[in-house]
Amino acid sequence: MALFSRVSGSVGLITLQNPPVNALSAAVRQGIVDSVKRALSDPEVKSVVICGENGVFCGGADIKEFGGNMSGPPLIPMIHAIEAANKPVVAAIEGSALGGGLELALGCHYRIAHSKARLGLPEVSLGLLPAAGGTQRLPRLIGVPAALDLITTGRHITAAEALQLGIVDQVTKQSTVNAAVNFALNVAEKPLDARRISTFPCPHSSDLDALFEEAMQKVQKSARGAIAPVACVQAVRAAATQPYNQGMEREKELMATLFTSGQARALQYCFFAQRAVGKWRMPNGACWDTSKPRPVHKVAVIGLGTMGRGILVALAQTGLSVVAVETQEMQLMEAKQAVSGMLERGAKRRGVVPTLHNITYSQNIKSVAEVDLVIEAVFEDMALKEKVFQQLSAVCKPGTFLCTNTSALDIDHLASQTGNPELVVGMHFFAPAHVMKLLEVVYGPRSSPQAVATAMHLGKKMGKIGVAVGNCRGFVGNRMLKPYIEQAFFLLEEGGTPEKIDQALEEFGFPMGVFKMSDLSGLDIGWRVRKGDGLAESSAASQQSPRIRDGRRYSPLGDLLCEQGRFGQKTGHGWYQYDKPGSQLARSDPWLHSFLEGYRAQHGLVARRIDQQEVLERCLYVLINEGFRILEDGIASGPEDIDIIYVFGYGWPRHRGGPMFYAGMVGLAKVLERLEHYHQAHPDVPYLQPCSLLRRLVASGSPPVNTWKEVIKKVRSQL
Ligand SMILES: CCCCCCC/C=C/C(=O)SCCNC(=O)CCNC(=O)[C@H](O)C(C)(C)COP(=O)(O)OP(=O)(O)OC[C@H]1O[C@@H](n2cnc3c(N)ncnc32)[C@H](O)[C@@H]1OP(=O)(O)O
Repeated sequence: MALFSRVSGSVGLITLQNPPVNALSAAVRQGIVDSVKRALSDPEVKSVVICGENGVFCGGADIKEFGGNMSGPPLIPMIHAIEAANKPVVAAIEGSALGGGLELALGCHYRIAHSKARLGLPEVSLGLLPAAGGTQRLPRLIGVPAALDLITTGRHITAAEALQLGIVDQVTKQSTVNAAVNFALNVAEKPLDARRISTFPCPHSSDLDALFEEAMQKVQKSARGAIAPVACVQAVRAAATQPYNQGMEREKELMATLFTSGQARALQYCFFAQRAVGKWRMPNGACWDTSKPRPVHKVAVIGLGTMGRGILVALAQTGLSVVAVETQEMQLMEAKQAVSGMLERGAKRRGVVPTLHNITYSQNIKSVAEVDLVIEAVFEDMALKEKVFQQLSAVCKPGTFLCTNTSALDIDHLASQTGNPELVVGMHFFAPAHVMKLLEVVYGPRSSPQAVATAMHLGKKMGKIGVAVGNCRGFVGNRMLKPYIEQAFFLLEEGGTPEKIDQALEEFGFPMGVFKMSDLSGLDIGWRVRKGDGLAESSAASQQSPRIRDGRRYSPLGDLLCEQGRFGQKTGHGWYQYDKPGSQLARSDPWLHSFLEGYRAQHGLVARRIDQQEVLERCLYVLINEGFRILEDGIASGPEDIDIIYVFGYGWPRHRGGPMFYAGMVGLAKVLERLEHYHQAHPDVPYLQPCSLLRRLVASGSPPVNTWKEVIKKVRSQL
């Protein structure tokens, strides 16, 4: 809806009303069309202001409408009618003017923004382009390079940047609507010909071809197979090279391709999934809207290795007061220097003052006595963490939440080391912890809903996307990674190479394949875990066949590399070779290839050609299968949780929506059929055996992903 009123005698005020972000739903568009007609036909009205209710101009087209039949007045003619009006129209931008919201503002003759407003054309992140004239008007207003940057990245900009670029005419710190109304009174009689952006010539640089070639290369490199950024460049090119009307035709044509694409569906699913995970629910029914977080003013970080430093930086940047404890003096000195550097660089990038004074460093764990919440980030070793939790339980004031940053260890066991297990949760950060957005908040059977709510709230403050998950080995992300890596090892045994397997995964859209990722994180990490589990015994010591453990197929390849001291990037050798320890550029390693040949010969394995399809099916479907098991076990409350974890923590290409969404796109019946096929071929690999939830979903007609929760509820109630 939109409300029309007359203010200051002669200004028609149109207020968009669609909380919370005044998205341009059919009703809002109808309201705007009707109000504009009314304003233009009322002789008392000399100029018009468009604003949004509740301090938000407009969050853009209503994304929920994209999934169904669109009804109501279309956006493009509506914006054209505003631009063509013979009375000045001023946009009063508060809060956000995004996507269709900014395109609406660009159709107005003037734009006044509040200093705290954010503007942008984020359609690309939804798999679309600004198809309400945004790709044609913005380059005409601010030039091709700046428009390309905003449209292909979708980044939100401040009012100050918008003023500098020439997107807005004025920025105010006062009431934006009052400023816009005064502005409208002043321009009421002014001619409008020079204010209609669609009539502007597009400012040209000398070498358009080179400019667009460079832009195309840039988006293709960063898009990893996403089609929208490429279409955005093509649409802006049309603005630069064709008259406005033809450019609009091109915009429409490109949008038509994107609009119905699987990528747009995946990206829009991710948009809502990202918001859905904030509405967490525990199996006991406790959830986000009934469990309130406790205020946290002072936090402690224990252990200042790589993870602890990243967590400390992210905490300090929130403005919270932090006590940082590291018992090793040398490590403490190094950490202090590193953290200060990280905070200074981060502050410089964001144009703010570094928050160094928020941190108190100490070597004594007793200095955490007065904090409200502790994040323990010591080395991933249960005995060490047990000791720290026992100490924390003794020194912290009553009620302090105790969180552990672990990637796999048992939260409930750690909770049992304390006097108040209900105060214990896992906070699994991803490296580098001050950069990566994902946070798994892990609740054990005794964690209180308030502890979960507080950790989720703190995570949000730190700029993280928190996903609340249950306690099991590896939680969600790493539990699913295990069968994925296992399949990659098996594929090597059967004839694959790290290069070919990584290439298949990178072409799918991962930033790096499984072997490059393994080299980056360090092969010794998995080796330590396998040794702890009694799997990575040296073949001489082992009583069993080197390729079987407990009757299951096992690949000792990773262990054998570690025995050679090949730990990945840090040692200069792993699945690839590197120029020197610490280098990042992976190069094919002839040693590894002859090692694989020798290994296959030793074990009587005959190498066969493995194509890209098999790599993807075996690595991805086995991971998806484990995702279904996680849903069945109630470790994740819905597919959205798993998908957000994979998109934000494991590099799953966002335009493929996350593993569970992707399974739906491929077709659950096909995933099931291929798993059955591979399980038949490899009956000694239990991870390939299709999970019963997958079978149930296929049997119930493969319902869409957003209805799985209902099926899962039914399955669980029958157990
Ligand atoms: C052939 C058709 C041609 C049509 C031409 C189309 C051209 C234009 C396309 C577009 O405009 S696409 C939309 C572009 N806009 C965006 O991408 C903005 C999306 N929203 C946001 O970034 C944020 O919501 C915000 C506006 C910055 C506000 O952030 P905040 O943190 O304050 O709130 P959220 O939790 O994110 O959102 C609250 C609530 O609102 C829902 N929502 C937000 N934006 C939209 C939207 N554009 N459409 C529908 N719903 C929206 C969001 O899902 C949340 O809902 P709940 O979780 O509370 O249910």
